[in-house]
Amino acid sequence: ILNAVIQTFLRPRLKCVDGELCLITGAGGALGRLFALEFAKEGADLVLWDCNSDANEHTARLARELGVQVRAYTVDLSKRESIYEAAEEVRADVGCVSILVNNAGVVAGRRLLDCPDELLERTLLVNCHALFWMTKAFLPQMKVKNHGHMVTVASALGLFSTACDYCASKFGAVGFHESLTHELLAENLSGIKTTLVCPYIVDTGMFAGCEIRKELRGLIPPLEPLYTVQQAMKAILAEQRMICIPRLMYIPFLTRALLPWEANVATYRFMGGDKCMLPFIKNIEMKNSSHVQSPLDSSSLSQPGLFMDKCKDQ
Ligand SMILES: NC(=O)C1=CN([C@@H]2O[C@H](COP(=O)(O)OP(=O)(O)OC[C@H]3O[C@@H](n4cnc5c(N)ncnc54)[C@H](OP(=O)(O)O)[C@@H]3O)[C@@H](O)[C@H]2O)C=CC1
Ligand SMILES: CC1=C(/C=C/C(C)=C/C=C/C(C)=C/C=O)C(C)(C)CCC1
Repeated sequence: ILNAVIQTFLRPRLKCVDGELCLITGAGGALGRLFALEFAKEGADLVLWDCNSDANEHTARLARELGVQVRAYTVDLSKRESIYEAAEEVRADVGCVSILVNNAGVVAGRRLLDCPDELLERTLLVNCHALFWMTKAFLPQMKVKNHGHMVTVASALGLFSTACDYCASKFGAVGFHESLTHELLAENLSGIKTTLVCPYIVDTGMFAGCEIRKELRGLIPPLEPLYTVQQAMKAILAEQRMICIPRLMYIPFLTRALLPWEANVATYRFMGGDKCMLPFIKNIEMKNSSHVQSPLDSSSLSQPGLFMDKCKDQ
């Protein structure tokens, strides 16, 4: 405890990542691109993974302008084999990755019973399962040198929850990060660091519409993407184990554990945390409503709620 208190007041020493090989997943997305550019500014060579080839290539071009070596790979993180194959390619092309930023993430953004099974499954595969396969693919090389850094971009919603498919996957990511950290410590692999990043809403569009009670929005506004990544970078370079962005998010994390369930529910209701996803879901529904589906096309079979409604209609 004393150590933690002292560290809070000391200016942390930031490590140098010049010449390290850093792999970032979801590098075509908002935060992934910013992570890539921040690591490039620090002199790290980059391996960029995303399922969106164009967006990933765009990030690669921007990073190359900063003078580092960059390779972009199109990978579907929801498929274990795709991860293992791409990892083999990376090893053959550029060698050992020493910093892994597991940043890619998805959200279905539907009410549970309206959500196609495939979308729910994808949330868990990309946000949680992929962390296992990425670790199995890249940790062995780090272990050989007892040198590396595993970064997990989870979420504040991995520490406390609201009604959303995404929370379970991010709780899984937090649990995975913690157990990996314990495993490394138990094996005395102190040269391999881990950092857990838990941001609140970031203004990237991923959660467009998600909002808390109007009167409190000024107190906890959505985060700027660049600020979020810069704070996360500081934590990574300081080899900090965990960061909540903003720091205010440590409070619901702690109260979730300390207060009775009903007290948490009352607080969430008061702050608008209980229904924060509803306008976001409405946004998605509006976007999808233009997409007309035939009553019994194959994808509707995996949506029990919808399927039952359609049976009733017929
Ligand atoms: N935005 C927010 O409010 C917050 C985000 N986070 C987390 O931060 C991380 C980055 O979020 P953000 O930058 O906002 O999101 P973006 O949607 O902008 O970026 C995510 C990237 O991951 C890619 N991706 C999605 N699925 C796969 C897949 N199966 N295989 C490979 N790549 C995939 C996306 O491609 P495509 O665009 O084609 O789907 C996209 O390029 C995520 O883990 C998210 O959960 C945490 C807290 C808050
Ligand atoms: C639930 C809840 C809150 C709202 C949290 C929200 C709205 C989080 C959104 C996070 C996102 C979108 C993360 C993405 O990864 C408050 C008001 C802090 C109070 C405590 C309970």
